[in-house]
Amino acid sequence: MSDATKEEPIIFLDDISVTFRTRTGSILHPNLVHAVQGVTIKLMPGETVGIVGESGCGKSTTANVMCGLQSPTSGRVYFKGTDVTKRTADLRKKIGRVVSVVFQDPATALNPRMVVHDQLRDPLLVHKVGTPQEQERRINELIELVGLPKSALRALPGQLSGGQRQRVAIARAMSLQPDAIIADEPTSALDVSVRAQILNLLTDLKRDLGLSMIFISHDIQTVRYISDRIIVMNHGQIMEQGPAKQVFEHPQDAYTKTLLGAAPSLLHPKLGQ
Ligand SMILES: Nc1ncnc2c1ncn2[C@@H]1O[C@H](COP(=O)(O)OP(=O)(O)OP(=O)(O)O)[C@@H](O)[C@H]1O
Repeated sequence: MSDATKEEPIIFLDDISVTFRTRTGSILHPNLVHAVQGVTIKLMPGETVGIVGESGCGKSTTANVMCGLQSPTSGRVYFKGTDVTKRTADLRKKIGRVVSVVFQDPATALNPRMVVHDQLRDPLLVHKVGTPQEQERRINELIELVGLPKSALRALPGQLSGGQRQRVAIARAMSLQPDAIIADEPTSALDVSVRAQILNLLTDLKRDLGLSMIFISHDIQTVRYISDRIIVMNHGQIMEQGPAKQVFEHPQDAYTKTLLGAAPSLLHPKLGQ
């Protein structure tokens, strides 16, 4: 691998903006919401970038652009140097193998009528990865990777706890060995006692597999715990970004200072230190 390839961002959002038309306007006078405005983000290999900001600041819209659920109104999106702004069928296939998403509520990612084994096999079948034996091996590896017993493979999502379901959703997101995971508020729907376990699992995956991650949360303490670099958003714009330690210890922007001042740790006390 050349140095140039090594340094290529896994994800590069180049000056993206997203504007929504709301239903309340008319054709001549549309009401526009500038959800994201001129945002540039690079996710480098092995790096975890945290995006933090209050509800409505544009975090999820940014995440949706990254994973292809939302097209930007302007700007470009690159995955490992390939321009994927316009998602053709071919590109969509490639995208699925570069970036995977973990959502806040695992129930949205999992089929309630399918046992865990089949949910983990699904992406392998769709992307035609491996022989049936290799797929079985991979399914067993995945369930072990996320710290669940093999018996969980026979369970339906409804028979598992919220934390266990999020582990299955993470296993599914890892099935195609993506370069990066986008985790959009992955712990917000979970009990406080389980949040730390899921954060630790994500930290282990990042350390052991060299996974890159975009971690999105409204809770700055959670973002601090997991991120190498932090991006603070407000009103669709980036207010401040830098290494996690720097943003925490020497915040430059007034909004970041407010967020830090207003943030009681929502985590397990051990993680809030
Ligand atoms: N499909 C849409 N149509 C119109 N407006 C939208 C749409 N999606 C998001 N918005 C608006 O865009 C802005 C940014 O929303 P977004 O969901 O990205 O923020 P967020 O920081 O992720 O908030 P939350 O944590 O509450 O999801 C908000 O004002 C929101 O109301």
